Amino acid sequence: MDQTNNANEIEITAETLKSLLDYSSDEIFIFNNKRQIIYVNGVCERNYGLKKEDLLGRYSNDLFEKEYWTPSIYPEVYIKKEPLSMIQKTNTGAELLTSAIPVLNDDNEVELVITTARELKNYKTINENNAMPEKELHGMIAHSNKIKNTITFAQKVAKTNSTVLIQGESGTGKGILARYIHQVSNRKDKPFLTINCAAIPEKLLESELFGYTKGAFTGAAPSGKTGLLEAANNGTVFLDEIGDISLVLQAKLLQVIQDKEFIPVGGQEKKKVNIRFIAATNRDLEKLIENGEFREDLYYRLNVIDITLPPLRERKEDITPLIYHFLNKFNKEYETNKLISQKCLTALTNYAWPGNIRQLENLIEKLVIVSDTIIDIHDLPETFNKKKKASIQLDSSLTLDGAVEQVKQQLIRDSFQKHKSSRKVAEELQVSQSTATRLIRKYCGELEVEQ
Ligand SMILES: Nc1ncnc2c1ncn2[C@@H]1O[C@H](COP(=O)(O)OP(=O)(O)OP(=O)(O)O)[C@@H](O)[C@H]1O
Repeated sequence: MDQTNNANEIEITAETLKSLLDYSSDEIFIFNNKRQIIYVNGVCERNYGLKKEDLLGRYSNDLFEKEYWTPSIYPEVYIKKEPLSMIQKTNTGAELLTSAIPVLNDDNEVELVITTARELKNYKTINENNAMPEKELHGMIAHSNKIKNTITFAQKVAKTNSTVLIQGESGTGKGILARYIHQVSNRKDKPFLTINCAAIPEKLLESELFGYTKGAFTGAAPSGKTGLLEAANNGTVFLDEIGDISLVLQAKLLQVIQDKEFIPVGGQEKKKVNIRFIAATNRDLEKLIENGEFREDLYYRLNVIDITLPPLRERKEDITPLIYHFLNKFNKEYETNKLISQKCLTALTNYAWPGNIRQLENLIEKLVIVSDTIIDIHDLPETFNKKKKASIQLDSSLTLDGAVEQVKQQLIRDSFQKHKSSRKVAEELQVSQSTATRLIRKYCGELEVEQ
């Protein structure tokens, strides 16, 4: 320090400076070029309920995905390389005005990001805000109310021994929820075993489940084999794809669930077990019952507690946190540092995700591998950029006039079925309302026209 300066100025060491910063009422974070926290002052405890040591070294994506703050200022600041400000909410309910300033190196790359955040409103307690503490979620992302309610319900159910049936489309998280129920149950220190009923042939499934005695069948291990049910004693057995097991096995399974006992293949003696069963399926069990493919009594045994996981398109609030969750996961796995653009996030949020979270996970993995530093809209498969167009099947024997008539009819019927209003049909198909009304009368005679 220049000795000729003001005589009252004292020399401040880095340590003193750090402790002085803890007196600040504003929160201060410093992130490195990998978006990892390298400095934070003591205000973090007030805003997030986390100590400095809980935050140092963590990635901004990781914290955003765990809902410590929403939305996140960081992706944009690293991409745009210019100062930004926004209002963020924290997990404790604090509302912050956050400003982030990037510090660039000689190659114009972001070296550090310094953020300061000032509280706008008083914060509430975690419970009041209905935020779920990270530790309780066991890696499950739960942002939408639909999934938060499901998890709260699962937590209550976990404390009982009741059989649970989890239904939902493929990839909605039935497997991860089953494991979660086990992890928050009193059986958490005992085994959790999964049996994929669709993947194992019937004969094998029986011996896998119940085990067999020595010499039970040709090719069997000479000393016999302990079955999964016995191995899972006092724990949880997850019967995945339960809709795919044969009627014969359904009868045997029903007995185990009812009586908590079974006889190994080739054996005489009953074995007692204490098991919690969780079953899952993406098939419509009631339809299978109607078709005689699933036993009604087993259905009621399994369905003591019924949880239905909604498809991802019905809980769009989960899409962005899940994207960051997977981005984080695959960036670590492939030792990359990929970012995602806002446009890309919007396109992914608007997509219908027929394969749900599994499809999203697979796509993010692929994008992390193949895209440049910033994952952008042009990296997405074509389906994400195109609006879905209805395809019309034409009868090949039609004349030109006949084909035109058929296309007209189909367009009018589809539009009217969707909107139920001649005004909206007119808007969508760019015709006058009177033309729309006339065509609806002509082609949708059985349906009532709303003006
Ligand atoms: N809420 C969530 N948070 C984080 N990851 C999730 C969540 N839900 C699902 N996943 C992940 O998505 C993938 C698919 O989930 P899971 O296998 O549990 O689905 P599923 O419904 O059992 O699928 P299927 O019917 O095809 O067996 C898994 O990798 C899982 O970890």
